[in-house]
Amino acid sequence: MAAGFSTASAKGVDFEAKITPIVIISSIMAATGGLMFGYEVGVSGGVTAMPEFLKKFFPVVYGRVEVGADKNNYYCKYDKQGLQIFTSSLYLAGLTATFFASYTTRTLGRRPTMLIAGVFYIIGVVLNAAAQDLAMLITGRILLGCGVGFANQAVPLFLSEIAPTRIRGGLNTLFQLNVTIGILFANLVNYGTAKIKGEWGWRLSLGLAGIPALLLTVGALLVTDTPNSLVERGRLNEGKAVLRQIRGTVNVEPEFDDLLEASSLAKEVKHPFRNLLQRRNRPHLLVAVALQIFQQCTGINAIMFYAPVLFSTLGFGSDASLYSAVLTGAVNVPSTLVSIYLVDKVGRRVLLLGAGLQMFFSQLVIAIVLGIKVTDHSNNLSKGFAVLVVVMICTYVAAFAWSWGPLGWLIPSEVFPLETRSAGQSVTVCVNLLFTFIIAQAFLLMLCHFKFGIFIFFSSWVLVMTLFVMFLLPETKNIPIEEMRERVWKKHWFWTRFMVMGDQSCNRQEE
Ligand SMILES: OC[C@H]1O[C@](O)(CO)[C@@H](O)[C@@H]1O
Repeated sequence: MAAGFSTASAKGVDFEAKITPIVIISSIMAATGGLMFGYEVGVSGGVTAMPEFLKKFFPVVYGRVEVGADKNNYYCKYDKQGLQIFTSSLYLAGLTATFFASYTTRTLGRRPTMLIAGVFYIIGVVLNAAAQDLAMLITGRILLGCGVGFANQAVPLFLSEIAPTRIRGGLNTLFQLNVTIGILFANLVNYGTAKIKGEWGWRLSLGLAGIPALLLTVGALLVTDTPNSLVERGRLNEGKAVLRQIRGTVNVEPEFDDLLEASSLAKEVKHPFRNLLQRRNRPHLLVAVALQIFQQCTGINAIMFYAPVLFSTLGFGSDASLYSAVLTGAVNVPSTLVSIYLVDKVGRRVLLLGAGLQMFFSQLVIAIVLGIKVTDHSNNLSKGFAVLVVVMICTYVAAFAWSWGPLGWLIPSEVFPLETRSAGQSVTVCVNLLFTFIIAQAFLLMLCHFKFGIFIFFSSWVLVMTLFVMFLLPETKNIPIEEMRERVWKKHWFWTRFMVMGDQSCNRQEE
């Protein structure tokens, strides 16, 4: 069975591609790499709000929150760097691991890299769920971080390469959809386990990460590698056979020729990271790095990591706080589906621009309400205003979920030429995790000092990134992945100046 017929024009030649079941199933399996990432993002906020967890690993914070040393300072009671290390160690490990992952995606392939990620995850989950002391807990988090580094490197590339051009955006967004499902799953688990007395609550929360870890591992065993990766590693016959299989047609010559051309350019590159900095490759690098910084500077993880903490800071009871976190998770998932549906129809830019406005205004409203109603030692947030804050947070999350969330991964995975794709993706993941880390590390401190102003801070960033999209982000909808240089970058009003002298093998001798 194969639905639809794609005729993406490349250099005037048509690529034939059906939407085959093998592409859909492989994409769904590979995208489970996002589940694990999302689960880890979602689980830490709830776990660090569990008294038994704090008592065992962070007794000082436990004293402050439960016993009440600073209980009355609404904005500062959770501020404790040690607690943030639990959240952020994963990201530090992940951003380091991604450089190794760049090597494995290039030399071993996308599929083995996903398998490596799965194995890291499984060991990390076991250590976390069985943790006896802080060292064991943090070691587990570091291994989970390595899993994130390897998975986030391999999965977006796998999805963008295996997809027929006309549904590439939608398929790639499956990764982010899984991230959001993972976050929601973790929030639901936390909601249930927070009611369990003793240590079993947090152990169960951390241990259930085993489910997504197993899914990714099994998924990675079952999928076939992408034709791009097979050709890149010199396995031409296999690459062509896989291309025929996934495109559901024997007529794959034009696309295969594109792959051969891209791979012969890629072969000349000896130092992929140095090559990234060459003039002709700078636009992709700059755009990919900017997108990651911007994605995190939307402030999304301030909400995702600390929603339970934030809601309890705002005076919601501990149960209501988890409830609110589940609510934001439940907005995140369906809104990502909107992106899957729209991204290949209206394009990347429309989604980013529209959502930018939506995020900007919702953050502004939150800042105003909190600024008026919540001061250091008094919390006059009436029910009506509390509901307004939650509704605005949901409005903001929805906008993020159909724009910066998925597109932050999609665009970098499709704009780099094959010669710099692995290295480019590695820098992408690294910058994403670095800024996730910085926000995770700084948020509680920022909340304590900026107070409601934190939302003004993030909304100013949203304004800057929306202007960036308006002027500097080219549209990549419906462009075959190995054709971006000719059809996107060379035609862009600003970036074209980097392409003129960068044609073909310019400077390649330098390598
Ligand atoms: O859905 C929100 C989540 O999406 C990400 O931006 C990843 O794409 C995470 O950093 C964030 O926690």
